[in-house]
Amino acid sequence: MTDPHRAGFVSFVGRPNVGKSTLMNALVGEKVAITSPKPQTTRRAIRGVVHAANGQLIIVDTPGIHRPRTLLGERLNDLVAATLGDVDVIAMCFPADEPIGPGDRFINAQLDDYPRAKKVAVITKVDRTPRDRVADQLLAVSQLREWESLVPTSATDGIQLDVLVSELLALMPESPPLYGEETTTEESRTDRIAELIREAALEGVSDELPHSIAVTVEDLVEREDKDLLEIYASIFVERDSQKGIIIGGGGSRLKSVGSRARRDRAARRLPGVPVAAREGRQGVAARPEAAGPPRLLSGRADRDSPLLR
Ligand SMILES: Nc1nc2c(ncn2[C@@H]2O[C@H](COP(=O)(O)OP(=O)(O)OP(=O)(O)O)[C@@H](O)[C@H]2O)c(=O)[nH]1
Repeated sequence: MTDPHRAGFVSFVGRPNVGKSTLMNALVGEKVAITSPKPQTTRRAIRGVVHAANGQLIIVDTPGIHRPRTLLGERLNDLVAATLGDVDVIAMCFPADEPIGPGDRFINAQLDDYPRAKKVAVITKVDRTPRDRVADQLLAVSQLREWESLVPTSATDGIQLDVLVSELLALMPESPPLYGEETTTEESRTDRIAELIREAALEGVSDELPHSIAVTVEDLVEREDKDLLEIYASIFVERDSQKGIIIGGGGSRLKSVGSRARRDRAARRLPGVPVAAREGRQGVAARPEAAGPPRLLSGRADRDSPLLR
């Protein structure tokens, strides 16, 4: 039996200069799906997506946890709290070559406020640290809490990054891919639109369908006769029983998903002409050539999936 596909959200935390950005960039590598931060209501800024054979890691940026000294600091901490409250895994970074200090202890203590997220420790910069010091650091970090996993890495030398990815993936929920593998930075408009539709579809049902839905934008058609962008998208759910939740009685929820996504798109001034999703019979999931109701499908939504054709 093959391993189930997993996908979920991870945030890297740690005091300044511990190597978070370097690590995130190394993990995302050339497979950057989204480079620009996306304004989002629940997921905050997405740094990038790591595509692996059996899963996807969506790396979410946080502005950094710190002791608030100013109102701005408090606001930033609120933002951090909203983000960390929503991720599947929090990966805390510790440099191999510096002793654990009060800053690390403060952040580690804050992680208790996010019980939903699994906690992983990442030891960074092992390339420039003698082995015995790395071993001491592993011991010291392991005494801070019961980590789900503890991984020594070097982002600059590419040491154990594959191990980190597989450890993180193993902690993610089973889920179809949440972002299309074919997405590139140039297509970030499509990503953003898909994310808006996803948010709209999850509105009010997030407990029932936490990571179970994926949205792919199939086509964008700029209407010649009107100042309109028609969006054709498919919503994928994992189980048949979830279709009804998304569609709603008589298609009512699906219709409101379309309206909400349009409203949010206008509010966020996403690039492109003003949008109106053609509602087909039931809103967001119709394609130009599709006769009949929107395709609301079960199963994996990867590029090779016949579900996408
Ligand atoms: N030798 C070595 N240096 C590293 C590694 N990772 C990061 N660095 C260096 O450590 C410094 C800090 O790295 P950043 O990635 O900016 O750290 P950060 O945690 O994102 O810092 P803030 O943005 O201040 O929170 C930089 O000079 C990096 O080049 C590594 O694996 N090995």
